[in-house]
Amino acid sequence: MKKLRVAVIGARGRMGAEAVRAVAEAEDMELVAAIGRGDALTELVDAGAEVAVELTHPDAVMGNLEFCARHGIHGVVGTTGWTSERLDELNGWLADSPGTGVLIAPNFGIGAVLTMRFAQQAARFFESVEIVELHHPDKADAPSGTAVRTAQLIAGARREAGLAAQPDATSASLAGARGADVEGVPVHAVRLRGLVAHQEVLFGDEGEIFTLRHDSMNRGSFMPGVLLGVRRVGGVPGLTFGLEHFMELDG
Ligand SMILES: NC(=O)C1=CN([C@@H]2O[C@H](COP(=O)(O)OP(=O)(O)OC[C@H]3O[C@@H](n4cnc5c(N)ncnc54)[C@H](OP(=O)(O)O)[C@@H]3O)[C@@H](O)[C@H]2O)C=CC1
Ligand SMILES: O=C(O)C1=N[C@H](C(=O)O)C[C@H](O)C1
Repeated sequence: MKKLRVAVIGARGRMGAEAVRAVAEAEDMELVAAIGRGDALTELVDAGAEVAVELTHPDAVMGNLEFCARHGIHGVVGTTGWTSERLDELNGWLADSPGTGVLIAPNFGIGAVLTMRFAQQAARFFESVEIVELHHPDKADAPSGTAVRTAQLIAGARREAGLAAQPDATSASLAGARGADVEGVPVHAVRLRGLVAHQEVLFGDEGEIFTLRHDSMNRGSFMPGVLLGVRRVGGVPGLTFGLEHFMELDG
C-alpha cells in the first residue's frame, strides 16, 4: 500500500505533538517531516510531503499556508483566528494552485462538529441563545474559533428563519459583561487551568431551556478528525471550511 506522505507544522506544540504521534501510528501514513518554530519550510519540499497538518498560531498560519499552496502541498489546518479577509487571501493562493486542497477545521472533535450542526438545527426554534466556551489559559485567541463558527451558523439559521434580534434589556454594564457579539449571538470565554476545550450552547424560550454541551477531555480526542482530514483533503481541491464536509452528515 502506498502511504500518504504527511508533515506536521507546529510539531512541538500541544496539538502538534499529538498529531505527530497519530500520523506516525496510522498505517496508511508516513510522517516525513515535523516542523517547529525556526525550522525551514523547505524541509516540506525536500521530504516530499503531500499533506501538511498546520497547528501553530494565528500569526504564523498564513505564511505557512502560502508556502504550502505555492508548492502544491495540501493543508489540514487546525489553527484558529480566521477572518473573511484571511480566507480571501488563502482562496487567492489556491486559485493560483489548482489541484491543491486546504481543509480548515475550527474543531477536529467529532462531538464538537455535531454540536455545531445540532446548534444550527435548533437555532430557529428559540428566542434566545448564548454561547459559553471554556478553555485552558494558554490559549491565544478569544473567543475560540469553534465558538465563533457556532455563533455564525446559529446567526445564519436565525436570519433564514426571519427571527428578530434577541431580547436583552441591559442598559448599564461593565465592558465585557455581556460577552462578545458575534453576529448578534453573545459569546462568553472562560480561561481556567485544568480545562482543555469545552463549549455550551444555551437556547431559551418561554418556560424552556435547551443546552448543548461538548467536552474535549484531552487532545487525543481531536486526532480521528485530523486523520480524516489528512485522508480526504487531497481529493477536494480548493478551500473546505469545516470537517463536517468530510463527514457525510446528510446521508
Ligand atoms: N481545530 C482544532 O480542533 C484545534 C485547534 N487548536 C488550535 O491549534 C493552534 C495550536 O494550538 P496548541 O497546540 O494548543 O498551541 P501550542 O502553543 O501548544 O503550539 C503551537 C506550536 O506552534 C509553534 N509555532 C509557532 N509559530 C510557528 C511557526 N512559524 N512555524 C512552526 N511552528 C510554529 C509554537 O512554537 P513556540 O512554542 O516556540 O511558540 C508551538 O510549538 C491554536 O490556534 C489552537 O487554537 C487547538 C486544539 C484543537
Ligand atoms: O486552543 C485550543 O485549545 C482549541 N482551539 C480550537 C478553537 O479555538 O476552537 C478548538 C478547540 O476548542 C481547542
